[in-house]
Amino acid sequence: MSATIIDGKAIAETVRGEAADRAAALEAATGVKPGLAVVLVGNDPASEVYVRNKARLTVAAGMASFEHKLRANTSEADLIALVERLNADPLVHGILVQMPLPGHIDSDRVVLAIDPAKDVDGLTPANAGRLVLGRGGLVPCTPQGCIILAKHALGPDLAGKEALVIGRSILVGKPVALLLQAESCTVTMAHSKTHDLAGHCRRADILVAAVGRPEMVKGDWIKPGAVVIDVGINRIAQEGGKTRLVGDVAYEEAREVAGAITPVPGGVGPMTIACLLQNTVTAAEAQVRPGA
Ligand SMILES: Nc1nc(=O)c2c([nH]1)NC[C@@H]1CN(c3ccc(C(=O)N[C@@H](CCC(=O)O)C(=O)O)cc3)C=[N+]21
Repeated sequence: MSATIIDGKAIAETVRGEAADRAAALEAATGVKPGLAVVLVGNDPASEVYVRNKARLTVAAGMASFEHKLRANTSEADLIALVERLNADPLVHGILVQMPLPGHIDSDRVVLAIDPAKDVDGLTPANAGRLVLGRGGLVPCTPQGCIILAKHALGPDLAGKEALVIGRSILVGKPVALLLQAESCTVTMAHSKTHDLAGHCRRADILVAAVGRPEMVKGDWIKPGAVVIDVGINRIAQEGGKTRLVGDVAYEEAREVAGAITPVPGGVGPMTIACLLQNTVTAAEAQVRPGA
């Protein structure tokens, strides 16, 4: 049996279309165009590509894009001052500070400076707390994308499924586990200290791999028919000096066993940006009509 390939690119296009429709409706009703500010510190080539893609797709969805590129040696105080200006800017409804930040900057302090109402990454303690409590708020983009992709494979009802999340990062592992729990899955979180990871994987109906280790999850770890959501985006060296993107799952092996699987690229990555645009509209709606 060969797995269904979950087409993240096509699904993301649909989600971006919904964001564009909502943005247009908000602008027609209130005159306010949702705006997203992306802040990049330093010149990591991969980050520059992501930031450029975000800006292009933001504009394509009828929203305003504000790019702030700061030198790698920017001080923490200057970065926080920029965040505070963006907090106060009425044209900006969403703020994303691209991670990771250079080592001399404390990313916790930077995230704390972001107005939770504009925190489209869902990283501030206020939004993370609301997610834990199940009280709405802005939800991190990649985890939202994972749930949408899982529902494409399994239908809208995930209740009772065994879900395994590998990785416990603040941006992906922890929030995706909470979202799966909210969908009434039985959730296990695995990480670098987990014993018998392969055994845990073999019980999972939904496997979310978010560790950042190229092709770590092997084909024979996967339960036949399982849905595999691969969050990893690892650039590995190839012969001839070229690089290639691979996920955290050994894709060619896994697709022989899984029921459905997300490819890398073209799986979770495009969904992250689509959900970022959705969050920006959600944030703009709430800022324009507080309490609505
Ligand atoms: N505050 C913050 N929020 C983030 O959401 C965030 C971040 N920092 N730092 C970096 C990671 C990475 N990230 C990606 C988004 C889209 C693709 C994406 O669209 N990937 C495409 C193309 C990949 C390629 O060709 O390079 C794909 O997978 O098909 C990838 C990676 C968001 N991140």
